[in-house]
Amino acid sequence: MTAIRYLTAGESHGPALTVIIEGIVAGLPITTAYINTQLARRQKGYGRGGRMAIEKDQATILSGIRGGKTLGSPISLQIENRDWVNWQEIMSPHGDARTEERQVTCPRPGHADLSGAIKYGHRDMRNILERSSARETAARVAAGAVARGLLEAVGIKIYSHVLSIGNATNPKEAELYKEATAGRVSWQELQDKADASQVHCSDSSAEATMIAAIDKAKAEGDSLGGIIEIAAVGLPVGLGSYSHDDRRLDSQIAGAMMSIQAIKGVEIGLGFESARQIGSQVHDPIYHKEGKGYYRQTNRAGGIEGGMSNSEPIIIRIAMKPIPTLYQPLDTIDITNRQPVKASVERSDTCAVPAAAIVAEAQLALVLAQALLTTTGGDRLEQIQERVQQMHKDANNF
Ligand SMILES: Cc1cc2nc3c(=O)[nH]c(=O)nc-3n(C[C@H](O)[C@H](O)[C@H](O)COP(=O)(O)O)c2cc1C
Ligand SMILES: C=C(O[C@@H]1CC(C(=O)O)=C[C@@H](OP(=O)(O)O)[C@H]1O)C(=O)O
Repeated sequence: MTAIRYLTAGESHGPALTVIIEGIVAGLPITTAYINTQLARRQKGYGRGGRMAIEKDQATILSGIRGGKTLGSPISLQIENRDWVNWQEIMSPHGDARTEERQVTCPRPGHADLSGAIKYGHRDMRNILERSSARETAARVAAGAVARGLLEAVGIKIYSHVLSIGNATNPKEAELYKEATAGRVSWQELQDKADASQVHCSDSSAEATMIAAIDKAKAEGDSLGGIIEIAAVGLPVGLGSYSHDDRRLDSQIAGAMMSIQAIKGVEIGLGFESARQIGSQVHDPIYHKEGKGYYRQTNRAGGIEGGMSNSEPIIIRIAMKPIPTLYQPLDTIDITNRQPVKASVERSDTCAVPAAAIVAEAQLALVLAQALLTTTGGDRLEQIQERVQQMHKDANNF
């Protein structure tokens, strides 16, 4: 049994998204305003399509929280799909659904349409896209907000920023999180800049080129992906373990990141670059100072050694492929007659990299909260806080 379980449900154009989170300790302050702040961050970003103008994601708390604090019982949250009113006859769960309308029969290369249709035996691929759509990530961000609240209560914070969109790259790409790790730049300052940016980029000089790249792709009926960097700061030594494959923190993080729609690559620390370097350029020498305890002057490992947090910031990079729905569609086959056609065009984003950054923050929060509760045990927030303080003390005094 894992410490925390969560389960999301809901179609993109159904009435609502739902998530149940089970295993969160009692006494954690959580408000709808806190969850809604995260939901609103996920809705932002230059390059999104018409849907974001319709939705205004807000969580309704249905259980597990009373008087602004968790009870220790399962937390259920619901997010209404405002677009439902435009789809209710077509998406109705009842026998009167107008299923013959808005059918999708020309699968989009790069989306789940064709393999999902063959797998589940649906001739109308709407039945696939409704759940394969990244609309579902709103529910994950709501669950992630609860996990994030728990982490913040023990001094762990999560940040993210966009490094590139297509070929448009933040020129300070390699530096910003290194500077923050070294204490020369404030993490919060970087996050505030990213949150204020239309492309979630913490260096304003890169914003215009990223926006221009999105405009160009849009004008050409094309789409773009990009690279995102995510960090977690304030961890004690020893979340995760080397002792078994499924306890490794890096494997849990990689799995969680790859579970996000359209994410195709994950790096931790130096990542792929470490394979090109010699050992002495890759591993972080260990030092010790009274009061500070053990520390490193570099963080090429990205905060994880042997599947465990080593107390340095956890640094992750993820690669998102371009959006599969193209307004200049690619070749495909109409499954009704197997004739070559152009792929279906559903209303679509041109680029959703800034939104995916917020989803990645939420996934990291869920993994870290899971690892935290697995290590500390406990039923009440104070127990977790005491245990984490003790972990910090133990590491300092070791
Ligand atoms: C936040 C977000 C928004 C997305 N918006 C769209 C979209 O508007 N149109 C689209 O075709 N794909 C969109 N995608 C990507 C698809 O969901 C994704 O490519 C699809 O699930 C297949 O990817 P996979 O092969 O990684 O599963 C979005 C992904 C994310 C994370
Ligand atoms: C709805 C969201 O993203 C959707 C993800 C998505 C896809 O195929 O993944 C397709 C689009 O759906 P629609 O056709 O309804 O516009 C996006 O808008 C959201 O992020 O909340």
